[in-house]
Amino acid sequence: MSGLKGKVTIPGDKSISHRCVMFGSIANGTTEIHNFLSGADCLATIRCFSTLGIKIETDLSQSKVIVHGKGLHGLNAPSSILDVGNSGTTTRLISGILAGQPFNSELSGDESLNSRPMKRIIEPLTSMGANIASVLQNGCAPLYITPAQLHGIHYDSPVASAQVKSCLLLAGLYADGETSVTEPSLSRNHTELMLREFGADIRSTYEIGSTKATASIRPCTDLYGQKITVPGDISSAAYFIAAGLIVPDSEILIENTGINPTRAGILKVCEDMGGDITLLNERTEGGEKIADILVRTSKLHGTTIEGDIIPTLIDEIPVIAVMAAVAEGTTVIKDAAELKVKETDRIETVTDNLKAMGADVTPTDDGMIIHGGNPLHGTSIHTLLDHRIAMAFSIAALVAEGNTKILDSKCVDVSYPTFYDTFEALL
Ligand SMILES: O=C(O)C1=C[C@@H](OP(=O)(O)O)[C@@H](O)[C@H](O)C1
Ligand SMILES: C=C(OP(=O)(O)O)C(=O)O
Repeated sequence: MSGLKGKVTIPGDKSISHRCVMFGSIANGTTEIHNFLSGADCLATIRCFSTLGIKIETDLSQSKVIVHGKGLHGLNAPSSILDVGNSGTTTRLISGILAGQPFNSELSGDESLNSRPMKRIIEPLTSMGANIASVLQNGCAPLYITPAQLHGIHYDSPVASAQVKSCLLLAGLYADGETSVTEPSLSRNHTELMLREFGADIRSTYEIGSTKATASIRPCTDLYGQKITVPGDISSAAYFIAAGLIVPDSEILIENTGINPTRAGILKVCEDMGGDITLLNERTEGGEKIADILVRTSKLHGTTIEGDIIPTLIDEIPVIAVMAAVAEGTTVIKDAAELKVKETDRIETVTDNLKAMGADVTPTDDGMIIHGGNPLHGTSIHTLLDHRIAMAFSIAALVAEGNTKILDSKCVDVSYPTFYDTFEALL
């Protein structure tokens, strides 16, 4: 395949797009969102808050959304089950808000979503006094939530999960005291950064000499609508970073991408693997760091990825694994057991599909070991409807001998509906 050359503009960040709609809905006044991601997951968040009585105007051709917030106590009882689709972020964050409401609600998603673990929020929310139950009593959605007075707690989370942290911080807006969450290493901090902009009394602290991080929130009377331009999603940029590095004779400029350090672990890994990446035009908007990323073809070598960098690149591991399969030498990915509870068990879906393409890869309990350098060959990729698997293996296809067929490739709509348009424009 000849080199990929050109500029790519990445759609808005999924995590930030979700949060703009959620926080805008419970703020006073209007929240105007530009560069909103119209992926199916964020549309599920819009759908849920519309069902809760919030007027949300969308002009998706312009990636613009206006949320007419009704304040912390302005949501209406839903007239139907809240459909969270495929989105773990929608499910866990909205549950924190719903736990503090004076009405009953039920939420449910697709088959993948309804098999993902929700005990991680049910247990700490219950400690706060919430009434939240797994309808099938299997620790998963559908979830049923009924009114309760919430109390502030301190929660020592066993997992570094921004969804757990954000769920509890949002419930903390409705509690009668301070709520704090300590996580073993810092997960993405968009909730902390954005809620502060909306006027919440929220703080973050780090333990000196440890990777532990604590975020705490006190209840407040009002949040205030904001004007937000969502940065490009580094998790979507990751596919073009990988393509630029592994396809011979490539040079790609990826514009306007969020490089918040709690998200940008992939940049450090690429550097450790010998990747030629330059950050240009670095700036900060709305508390979020942004840059243009220039990527050039590089001779990659293996590395070890473990410890507190893992939460900063968790969604990028499928495409990092593809880079590792192409690199010379061995890459070891550890401490990433969270991969098992994403849209699919991503240790299994990544290693099965890489093996099918001829890579030398072994799954482990908390990651995988990849001996890079085997030539990859085309095959049918079983995405199991996981958007990140479809995109990661579309990049692998660029360097594979023969044709690769991505089954159910439409699942990219979850986080990156224009992925294949951008991909084809570069070819
Ligand atoms: O808070 C968020 O927006 C997200 C947090 C991460 O999940 P966990 O918190 O479960 O690690 C990530 O995998 C997901 O894509 C988005
Ligand atoms: C894990 C992901 O999202 P969510 O947890 O919101 O479904 C993802 O986008 O890779």
